[in-house]
Amino acid sequence: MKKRVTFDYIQAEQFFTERELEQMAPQVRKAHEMLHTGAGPGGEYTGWVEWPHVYDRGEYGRLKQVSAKIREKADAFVVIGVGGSYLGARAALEMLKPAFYNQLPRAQRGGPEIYFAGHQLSASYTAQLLRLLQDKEVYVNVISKSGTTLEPALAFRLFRAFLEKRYGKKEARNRIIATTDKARGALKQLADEEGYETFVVPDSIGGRYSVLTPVGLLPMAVAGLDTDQIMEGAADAVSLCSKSDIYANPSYLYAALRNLLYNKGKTIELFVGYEPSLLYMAEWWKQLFGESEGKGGKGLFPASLNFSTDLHSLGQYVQDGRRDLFATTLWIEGTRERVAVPEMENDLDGLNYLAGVTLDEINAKACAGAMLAHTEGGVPNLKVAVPEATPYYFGQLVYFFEKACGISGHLLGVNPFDQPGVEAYKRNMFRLLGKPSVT
Ligand SMILES: O=P(O)(O)OC[C@H]1O[C@](O)(CO)[C@@H](O)[C@@H]1O
Repeated sequence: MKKRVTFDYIQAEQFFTERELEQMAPQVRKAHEMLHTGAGPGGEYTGWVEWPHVYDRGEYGRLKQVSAKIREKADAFVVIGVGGSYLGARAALEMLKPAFYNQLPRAQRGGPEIYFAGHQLSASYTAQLLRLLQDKEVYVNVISKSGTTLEPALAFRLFRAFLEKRYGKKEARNRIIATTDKARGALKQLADEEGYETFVVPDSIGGRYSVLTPVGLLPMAVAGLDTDQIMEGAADAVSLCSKSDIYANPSYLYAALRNLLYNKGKTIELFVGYEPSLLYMAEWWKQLFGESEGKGGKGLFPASLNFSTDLHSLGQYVQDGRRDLFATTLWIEGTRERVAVPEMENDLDGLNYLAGVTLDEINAKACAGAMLAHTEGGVPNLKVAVPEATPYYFGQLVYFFEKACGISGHLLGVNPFDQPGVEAYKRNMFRLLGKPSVT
């Protein structure tokens, strides 16, 4: 039987009273009303709330056909996008595919190598990726909701030129898939003129909430992930996170607690994972919460740590530095790999006491030890857990955090669905670049 994402706050209880938490309940109910009726700020961008039930099955079927073709024909698949237009897919791939996926033999992978581009402006990265692709069969998915973001637009220009030079204009068109707005933007116009296969980013879903749309689903399907399971997990999380009562809805309880802790001066939230495969889940989570909440001089600062690695770098700060932190650990109950410590004849490293114990068991003790130490050091610890890293639980997790974020933003009193602050650097950059018509 399928289990559920669980949330516990046992190691944060000493930092607030039950009464204080209860007092959050009416605000959460109000936030729930605002989110579900669309009456709150940004209500026009709440299409993701029911999305796992209402997504376009016809488009989804086409997406699976396109991905099957790419899996068969491509050696390399390049996903071009930035922010919400790449982080969700990358989080899924890192969490769910083998750690050394691109290095595996083709037969074992069953599909193309996958690369990301257009998420930065690095000449070295871009040039080296283009060289790497020189002798491979390449397909490109360019993803941009607005269709005008500089980083992916520049990368697409370069990769399009690469494909056109390599295959000619006509064949290049068959190898480009554009995921963008259904009607607006430069990318949509280009896609229509060139006749690219296109998928739609729905109007009512902002970039950072778009992982369960074709934005995330096409790259995931090309990587061979079971997207049916991802959508099923998300749909089950819609029910799990549907009640307005904080005690009956784990994502609302999480949202309430992070606001309660924030109001007590714990203004930095550390997302902690104990698997390197969660590094991009953390990046996705940071954009989701950072872009949703950091506005109007308010908002928790979302940071991330990868333990036990970072226990040996930032662990000192967490234990002993400024006490404005709390941690939210994402814990995966079990991995499919069983790695046991071998017994050695001459126990010179003194580790025979661990002989037969698995790395998973040791990692769990590192987690328990760190959570206890940090709690004692004044850092409240929240914990989100899933039974295993599977597509189904990825779908649940994504929706759990999205719902918590929407509610949390309303609790904070901001519009959780806009990002006006991002424009400031763009204006400066465009002015410095001499873009026509920048004021
Ligand atoms: O999909 P687009 O429109 O290229 O945007 C990419 C990212 O850039 C931002 O718009 C910020 O500039 C994010 O909100 C978004 O996820």
